[in-house]
Amino acid sequence: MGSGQWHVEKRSTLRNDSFLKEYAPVSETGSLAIIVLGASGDLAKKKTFPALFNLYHQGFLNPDEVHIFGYARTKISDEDLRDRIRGYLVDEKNASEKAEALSKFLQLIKYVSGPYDSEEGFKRLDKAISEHEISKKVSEGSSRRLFYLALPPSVYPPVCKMIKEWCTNKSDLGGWTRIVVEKPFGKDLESAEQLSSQIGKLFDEQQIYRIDHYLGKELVQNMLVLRFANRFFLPLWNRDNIDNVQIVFREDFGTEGRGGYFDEYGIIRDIIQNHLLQASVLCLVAMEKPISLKPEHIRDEKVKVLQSVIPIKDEEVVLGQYEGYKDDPTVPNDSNTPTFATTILRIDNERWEGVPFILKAGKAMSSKKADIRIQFKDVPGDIFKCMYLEQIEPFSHTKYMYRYQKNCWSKLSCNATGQKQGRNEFVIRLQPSEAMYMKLTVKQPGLEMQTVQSELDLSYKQRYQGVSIPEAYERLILDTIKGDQQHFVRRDELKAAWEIFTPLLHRIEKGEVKSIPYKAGSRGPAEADQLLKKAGYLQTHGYIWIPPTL
Ligand SMILES: NC(=O)C1=CN([C@@H]2O[C@H](COP(=O)(O)OP(=O)(O)OC[C@H]3O[C@@H](n4cnc5c(N)ncnc54)[C@H](OP(=O)(O)O)[C@@H]3O)[C@@H](O)[C@H]2O)C=CC1
Ligand SMILES: O=C1O[C@H](COP(=O)(O)O)[C@@H](O)[C@H](O)[C@H]1O
Repeated sequence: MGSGQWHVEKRSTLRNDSFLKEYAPVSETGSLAIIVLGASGDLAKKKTFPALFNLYHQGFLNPDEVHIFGYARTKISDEDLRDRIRGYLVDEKNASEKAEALSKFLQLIKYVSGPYDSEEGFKRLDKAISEHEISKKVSEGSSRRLFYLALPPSVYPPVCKMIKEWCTNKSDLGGWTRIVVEKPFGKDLESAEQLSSQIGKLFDEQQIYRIDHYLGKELVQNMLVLRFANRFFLPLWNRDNIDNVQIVFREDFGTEGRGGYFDEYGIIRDIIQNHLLQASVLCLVAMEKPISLKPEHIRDEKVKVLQSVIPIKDEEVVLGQYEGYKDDPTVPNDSNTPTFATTILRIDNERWEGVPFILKAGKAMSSKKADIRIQFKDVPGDIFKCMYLEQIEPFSHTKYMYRYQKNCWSKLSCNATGQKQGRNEFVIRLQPSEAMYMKLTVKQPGLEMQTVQSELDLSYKQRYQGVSIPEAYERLILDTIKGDQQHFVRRDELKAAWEIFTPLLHRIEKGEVKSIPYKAGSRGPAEADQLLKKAGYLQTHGYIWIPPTL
């Protein structure tokens, strides 16, 4: 492999030995049972099993140790489950190359059918796991059991109870039992706390992995390094220099058959409260430097940021619902559920007072992307300052802008639209086309002294050619096996996140904050752009970053 290349197989080589000794969990071996509950469902086939297959294919799951169990109510055979998921594990391009691994992987999968709230099914599940462990000659208590709940949260309490009673590792001889739970973890502060208490009575916090797959995305994982390993960000990363921060998620498709689920939750619970805020993005942008890289130290800092967020004001919220959303027969005709939301969060601490954090998410939008946009303040005493053309007759028909200085107009930095120059921005594109770029003003090459917007660009496809960026679920499942909780949501973090959004969510449910209709395939309600402007965001006109091609 050439220089500058790395693969997921080499992840550990990114960390030096002293780091490994101090922070990484001890390596674990022995029988490993991975149990996917809700194996018949959408998440299991689209994300969980493909991630397991990729880990297996890359050598992270030892075929001599691992066995995979699917569990759900649907009455199907082992072979039926294999047939259901087969098509999601490989694609046309790599099918022949992966054929052998695929067939061996599928043979590791066994299916057990049973209800989620009665002992009969879980006893059978335990028997199947134990048989596998016995076949591997594992002494009782030293095996590893990972339960992945790819299930609606409503069944978490009975399922956790059944696991605890019938399926945990029988004694502590170096083995473990861990459970992975999906979002949405609750619907508001009260229900989340109730769920946390129910599960907390059964399992220790160290056994519970609240997964938010945004925490497994490459550029989200890069945030800590970026912020704390680069000197030039340190003095700039504060209210003195940053005007506003935008964290944006857009999808160019609607709820697509998930209308029933979605209508109960809405875009704030589906995306903003978890992916954009609690788990990942806002916390990582705004947190202080942790005292070390230990997972608990990092999570302590995230909680502090969340606890510093002040209550959201209704006038700093715009909700939208795309036209056609209610055509889904599972969505009520009078639904006020937002499929789009822009909300401004304000962090009341020394670093961020006065800086709006604009969180924006929408379904059925004009494009698909997720990014973090940090916009810096205007340059003080800007000698290149532009004026709008309308203000400077009689030159209004030209493309140029002029500055009035020392009793004369001089031609200045102009862009094609004749608008004011843009501010510096640092953009982290999470997806698609992972990249980081800095928008800055430079001299337009040529004889004239004109300025132009350009960028310093680190586009991953170009910089890391031939590198395959691992899927978020792959990394996170691997972390659960290693016992690394850094990229999982701690109970107090979750509570703090719900504290921020619960009052707003309740007002929406009471119809006190209304969703504005917007056209599918658009930018969302125009009111959202007006809110952005009011918050201080200044759009750079006539400039678009285009991901470089090879
Ligand atoms: N799908 C996705 O893209 C994502 C999903 N998630 C989360 O992952 C979890 C699973 O999602 P997903 O796979 O889409 O869900 P599904 O609706 O596909 O449900 C998964 C399985 O759970 C069982 N199930 C469904 N409804 C009920 C019910 N009311 N009571 C008991 N069992 C039920 C069904 O299995 P059976 O009837 O055979 O028992 C079903 O196959 C959810 O918490 C979801 O929010 C998170 C991120 C993305
Ligand atoms: O959790 C969810 O995430 C997906 C978007 O995930 P991505 O990795 O494709 O960006 C979203 O479509 C879904 O509604 C939500 O539940």
